[in-house]
Amino acid sequence: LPSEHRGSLQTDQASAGCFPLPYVQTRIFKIIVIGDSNVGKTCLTFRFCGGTFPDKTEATIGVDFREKTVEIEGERIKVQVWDTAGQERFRKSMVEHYYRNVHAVVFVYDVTKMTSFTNLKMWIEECNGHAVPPLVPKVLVGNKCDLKDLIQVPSSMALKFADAHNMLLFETSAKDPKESQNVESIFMCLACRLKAQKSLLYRCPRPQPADEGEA
Ligand SMILES: Nc1nc2c(ncn2[C@@H]2O[C@H](COP(=O)(O)OP(=O)(O)OP(=O)(O)O)[C@@H](O)[C@H]2O)c(=O)[nH]1
Repeated sequence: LPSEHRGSLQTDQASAGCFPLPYVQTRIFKIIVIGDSNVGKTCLTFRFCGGTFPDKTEATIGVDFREKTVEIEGERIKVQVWDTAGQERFRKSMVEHYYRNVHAVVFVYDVTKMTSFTNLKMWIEECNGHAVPPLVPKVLVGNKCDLKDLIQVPSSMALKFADAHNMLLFETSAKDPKESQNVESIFMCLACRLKAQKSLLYRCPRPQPADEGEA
């Protein structure tokens, strides 16, 4: 069985009276990935959830979900990554759903495109405008670091911005396989912080059918 299904199998067997197993429920952390179109949000989520860099990507329409089950200090946790659309025309009907019950936010810019960095202010405003609680952890990711000769956003500038907004900064590349550990760290760092917030409810933030219909 894929690891994602083990928790529910135990639950089903226990309720059917087959085995006196304890009720095991996997916590789900909803992490949304936000930023301009083309900065590499889809590629970063692919790298984290599937371990690969996709040969070809299309602009995300609405939202795509990817999941990965991780183990932190003996607890199995499902990290549910919401890969959101960067293009306004593909996101406008979905924005409310992105931010609803979100547990953590990843803001992404492209280190080779200054406008994607200056637009971060706008993305942060949108996030704040959706009443995301201040305690929801947020991180900043500068992607495409493999394109060394094309870098427009100096690390020092990004670090200053991250500090001013109380965020950790990760500079990485979804493309470079040598950076895959660094991509993993982005999501694992958030998952560890969320695990430490013991008050998080055991509930699934998957969209309701009505939500999906609006996509
Ligand atoms: N060189 C390089 N190219 C990358 C990297 N990450 C993504 N790309 C390329 O950037 C382009 C856009 O990547 P996507 O992941 O589709 O971008 P996105 O942010 O999801 O775009 P939207 O869905 O429109 O919001 C693709 O051609 C990718 O191959 C990276 O780390 N390095």
